[in-house]
Amino acid sequence: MHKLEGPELTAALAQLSAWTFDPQRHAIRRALRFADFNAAFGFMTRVALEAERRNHHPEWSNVYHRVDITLTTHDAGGLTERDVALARWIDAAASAAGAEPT
Ligand SMILES: C[C@H](O)[C@H](O)[C@H]1CNC2=NC(N)=NC(=O)C2=N1
Repeated sequence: MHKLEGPELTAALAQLSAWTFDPQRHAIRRALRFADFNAAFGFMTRVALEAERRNHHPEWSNVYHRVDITLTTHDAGGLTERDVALARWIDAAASAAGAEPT
């Protein structure tokens, strides 16, 4: 799994419009807001189980109805296809859980 750079990175980011690239961490971030804590934590539970299936885990924090997620690949020292794929999975799960557009 290699770190995405140059045109590969640009192409990946173009598909992830809800995410912000952090050049410092070579990571992508997304802030999510749900109806309430129950919805937020239910979403986190589903993401956690999928992360375990993929052996690829988010860095995240939760305050009541908000979930902030950072994705990067520690083993590669930056963003890889694993992050892109998990971000797309997260986008679908967030929509299904009624996440509000931020
Ligand atoms: C041994 C290594 O920690 C594992 O292969 C997995 C666990 N989950 C992981 N998650 C993330 N985000 N990056 C990794 O490099 C990673 N490695």
